[in-house]
Amino acid sequence: MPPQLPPTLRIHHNPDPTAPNRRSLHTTTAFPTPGTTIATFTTPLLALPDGPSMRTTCNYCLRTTTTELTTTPSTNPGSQSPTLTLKACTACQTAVYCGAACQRAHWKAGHKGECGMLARVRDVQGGDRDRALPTPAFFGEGEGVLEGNVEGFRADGELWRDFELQAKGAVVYAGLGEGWLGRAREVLCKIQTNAFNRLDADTGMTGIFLDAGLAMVNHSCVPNAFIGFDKRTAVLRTERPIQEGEEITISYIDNTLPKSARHEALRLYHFKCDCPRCKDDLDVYEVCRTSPHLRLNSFSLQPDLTKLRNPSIDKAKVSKEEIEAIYKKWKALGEPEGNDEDDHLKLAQARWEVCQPLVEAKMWAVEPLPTTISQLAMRWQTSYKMVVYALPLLCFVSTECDPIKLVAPFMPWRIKGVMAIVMLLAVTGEFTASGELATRCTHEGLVGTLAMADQVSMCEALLRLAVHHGSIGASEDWGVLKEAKAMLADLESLQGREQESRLLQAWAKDPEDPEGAAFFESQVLGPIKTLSSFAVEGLEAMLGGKSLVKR
Ligand SMILES: C[S@@+](CC[C@H](N)C(=O)[O-])C[C@H]1O[C@@H](n2cnc3c(N)ncnc32)[C@H](O)[C@@H]1O
Repeated sequence: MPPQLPPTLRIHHNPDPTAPNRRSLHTTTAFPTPGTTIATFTTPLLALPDGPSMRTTCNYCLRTTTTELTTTPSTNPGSQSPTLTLKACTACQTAVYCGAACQRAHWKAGHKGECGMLARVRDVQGGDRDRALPTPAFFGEGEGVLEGNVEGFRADGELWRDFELQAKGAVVYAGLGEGWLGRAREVLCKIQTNAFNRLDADTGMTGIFLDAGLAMVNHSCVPNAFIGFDKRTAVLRTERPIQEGEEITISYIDNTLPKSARHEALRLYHFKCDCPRCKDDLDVYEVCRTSPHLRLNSFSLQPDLTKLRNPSIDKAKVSKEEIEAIYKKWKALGEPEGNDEDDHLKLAQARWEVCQPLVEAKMWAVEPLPTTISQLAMRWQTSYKMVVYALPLLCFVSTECDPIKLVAPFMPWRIKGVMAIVMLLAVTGEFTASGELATRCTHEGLVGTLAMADQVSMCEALLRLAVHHGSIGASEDWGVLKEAKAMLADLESLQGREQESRLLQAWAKDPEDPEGAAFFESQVLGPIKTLSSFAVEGLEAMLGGKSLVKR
């Protein structure tokens, strides 16, 4: 049976039956505005939290209890308060729900096929091995149409061995015979090929989401659409203008990585990407320069479109091959583990060292440099000693890295970056008011800039950006957006800053309003640029062993 699709979408079947890419998803209407919702998917075949959050997340609506309201700076502003009470299914004692409605809905959505198995696993520990087993449902209707790439996985020895182990585990877990092994392997291949990593926009928690209709969308490293997740719903939105009948593509992977890293990540999908980014091996600056939605940045922290089109980088200094080699070396250093300050510092120093050719060429947006800086900024945000120094790094990432990597300013990561600056301005604002700033920070330029800055107006402008773009690129229910709106309402109610607020409102309504634009330029963008200009010397001092120049 063909998958059910919203009316804005249709499936195109490739007439060549040997083509690897049999089907693709196309629009039935034009979507001229970037950030528009193309379709929502509310009845997935699978929508599961990942293992660690299974018992703290309602297994149906996927609301979670583990997060805390963020009042301190965090990379995850807007997470929800832990007000949810979860109760376990009385039969299996394994699935948990926030209420009877979710429990009933989950039963219909598939729990009835797994509840008996889950109960039996509990009973095996408790003694009742003879309980009758249900027939495993695996998926609901719609599974049959899914591509599994089974032969591709079989040829990839390592992964296939993994699937065999997992299939054996699943079959034993479900109390089924060996005859089910092939079917279990096929299901694992289908999940791997078609399920999306459901990264919750608020909590950052992951899981999987599989919808047979959405599974028809193909990959491109220069996609025209993206998916956002809001609890049990996936929302497909335009990243740039899309014509009627045009194929919808999303990126299955981090499409800003160097080409060989992208192709390695795509190995799981068994095809060779021949999108324009891959064909001509375009870097992020080359993609950014010609992006059809570049103009949206006129209302952003990098409104200078000329700079986005002609960045002052020295490409001649680093070849594409060198970038590939830098990325490989950087990856080999591994990921940060544990919480030891020294270990983190050593890793950051080693990464910074590997990135030196990119630093010298000022190619700030080319990976792995932005990730090196962002991860350090996240760490410093919560460090007692380094919190003030995190601010220049966040300003730098939001002006020199993110707008080039993610051209659309409504992409959730960019909005989170803007909100992270707001949170830090709130903290440094308190240090300024209490006179603590100079004891927390030895950089005179940084202290002086913050002391002179109208940090409240800076926050208001940033919140206006977050609210505007958040309303385009995410649902109204997005925690970050709700928090931005609440903080903006608080600022608007402050007495004595009517003039500033009026000018910022004028700028938000029309970024070219002469008075509003002049105020934004001098009171917001100016200080952000100055803060950003301290980032590299801070990094060189902390990571490169150079002295921190006092200004
Ligand atoms: C989620 S499915 C997409 C729908 C798929 N085309 C189908 O007919 O079922 C993922 C699979 O589609 C194929 N695919 C996706 N993007 C592709 C691309 N850009 N070029 C070639 N094949 C692609 C690969 O076989 C991949 O494993």
